[in-house]
Amino acid sequence: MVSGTALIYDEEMTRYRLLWDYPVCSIEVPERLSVSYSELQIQGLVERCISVPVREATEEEILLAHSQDFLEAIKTTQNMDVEQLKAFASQFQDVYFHQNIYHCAKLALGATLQLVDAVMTKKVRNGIALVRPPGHHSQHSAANGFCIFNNVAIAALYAKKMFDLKRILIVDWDIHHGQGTQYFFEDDPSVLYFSWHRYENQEFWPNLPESDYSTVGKGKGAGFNVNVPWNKIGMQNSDYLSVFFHILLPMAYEFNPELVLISAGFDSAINDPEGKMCATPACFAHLTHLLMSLAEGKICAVLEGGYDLHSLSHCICHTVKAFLGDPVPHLLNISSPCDSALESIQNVRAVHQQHWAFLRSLPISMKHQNVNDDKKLEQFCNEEIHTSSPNYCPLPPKRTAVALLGEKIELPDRCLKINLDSVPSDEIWSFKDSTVEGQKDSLHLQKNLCSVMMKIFQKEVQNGLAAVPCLLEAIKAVLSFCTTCANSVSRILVLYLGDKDYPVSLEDDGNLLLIQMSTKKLKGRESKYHIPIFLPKEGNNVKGVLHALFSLILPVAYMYNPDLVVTALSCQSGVDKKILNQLTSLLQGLAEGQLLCLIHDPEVSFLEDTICSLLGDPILPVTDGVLQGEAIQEVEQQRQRLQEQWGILKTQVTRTE
Ligand SMILES: COCC(O)(O)CCCCCNCCCN
Ligand SMILES: [Zn+2]
Repeated sequence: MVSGTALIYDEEMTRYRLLWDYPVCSIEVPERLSVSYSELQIQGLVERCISVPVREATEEEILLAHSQDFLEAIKTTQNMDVEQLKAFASQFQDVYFHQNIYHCAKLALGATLQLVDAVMTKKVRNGIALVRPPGHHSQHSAANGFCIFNNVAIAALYAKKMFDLKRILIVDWDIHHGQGTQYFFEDDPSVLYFSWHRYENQEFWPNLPESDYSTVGKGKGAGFNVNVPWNKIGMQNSDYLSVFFHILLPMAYEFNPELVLISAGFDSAINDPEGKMCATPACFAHLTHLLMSLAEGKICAVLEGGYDLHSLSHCICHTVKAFLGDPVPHLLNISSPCDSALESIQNVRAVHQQHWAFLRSLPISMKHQNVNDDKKLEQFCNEEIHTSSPNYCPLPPKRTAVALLGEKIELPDRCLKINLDSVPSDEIWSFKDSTVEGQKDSLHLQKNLCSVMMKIFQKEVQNGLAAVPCLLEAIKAVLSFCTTCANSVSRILVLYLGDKDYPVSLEDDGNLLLIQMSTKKLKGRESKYHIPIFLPKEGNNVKGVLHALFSLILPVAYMYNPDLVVTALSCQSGVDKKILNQLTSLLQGLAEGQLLCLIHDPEVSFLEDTICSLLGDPILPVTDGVLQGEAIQEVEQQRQRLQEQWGILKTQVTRTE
């Protein structure tokens, strides 16, 4: 099983800087790399990564994207004096040169390609290249916006050529539009380019009409260019997550990339002078985590922008920790996106409706800019930036406790096997109201469950799995255990996949959020904290689970922010096992990864797959046209009904007046 996170950095790339007075370029300083690298060291992350050396890119590699004339011109900067460098720079926009920048640009590109090689040849699972000069603004024959060679665009062209890839996803979360990258792939359906960027209705740099949501790609590439403009500053975690849930993730799963490249600019984080946004560094751990179940985990993050050294270095650490499979931190106060973000989300979904199955059957209308748009509000971030930079991050706990009912499977040594005789009797809790039939089973069940949960709450493991004779009884046992002895757990999310009516009278006090996916219409009353999701069966296959996951379950779960997640799955549910594994993986973004999987009459293969998901191993992609028409209608109606109570579900501006 492929593991390991590459960290590619060389201090040679700090050896160029701005040599004259040029204010717009003054923020692009060498310390961006050195401070970030030292923070990685302070947090003990450098030694946990696999260090891959940089190399110089070859001319042939540069010419994959750039013209010979452009390359020859850049070469001449090596022997220029400051006045000549300044004159040379004046032919381009917002970019400076230095005698050593050509060398560094070859190293930045070489580092990026080393990362692609390491991931594609399975030396590592994922990784990050800390490079400068960045790349996403540079074009066939033009440097632009601090960029010389387009590192990520060339990485995509290189990966297609060297590894014969047919589908590559580029996620550009830098706060500037990577117009350079967009130009390279505008008519290319094999590269899905996604970018969000500060736009302010074309008032923000690079002030291009083609950066708006209406640019969707050309010819065969139509639908494979996705621009999400931020028309106001001050965007927060909720805005970013909403775009992932309601636009990027469904598209990415439908596209099913073989490789994910991240143009990882962190000027989209809080306190950045360019972005002026409010998303916290911890948010980037979640953005990374949410992408890691694609392409069997093959992800290459390449640094683009990021100019507040404190914010930048913490964002990079959060990204690396997510790559390493560490528990991702709670995100607080997730709620409805702001109206401006909703407007952008609505418009992006509307223009892409004809290109993507998950959108095609939805009633989406464009929201044209109301001309008297209220003036830009200088939104300030009210929440303090929680960068508790611990001196040394303790290594995360052993991953998974497994309690089986006698199934004979080979457990990886990263698992903690729970069996009856190993559970000290004092750990056995007699549940007040447990009514599990048959004393033997109930005792066995209770012992297994509470020992797994004890391990989770004592932080001996991160998550756990228990095979159970009856899902509903097991859920009740878990809930009663938590109320009895886990007072640190105040909110439990239960995701129950099954047709039985859940018996418990659901007092809506918010301690329990029950989401039940079922193939029959449940008569149980729907309430804020009891969400039945009807998923029609086609043959014996249940469709629409992934759509429900992105447009309902994950958004509500993030807003609920549970302390523990419990999934209760049955193998007979008719849900594609690969989809259940995706669900198990993605839900680990909640509750700092404290997840308990209850499985009814498990098949061995499904047990093994679920354990792999819990251990954070790469999981297989979902390939069968994941998002189905009819099922989408049901989920869509449910989303409409719930969006008033769960604002993160909104995808359109709901004008009250
Ligand atoms: C890949 O480059 C990373 C980057 O996107 O952050 C570069 C931004 C260039 C910003 C150019 N001047 C902006 C003036 C308006 N304040
Ligand atoms: Zn940027």
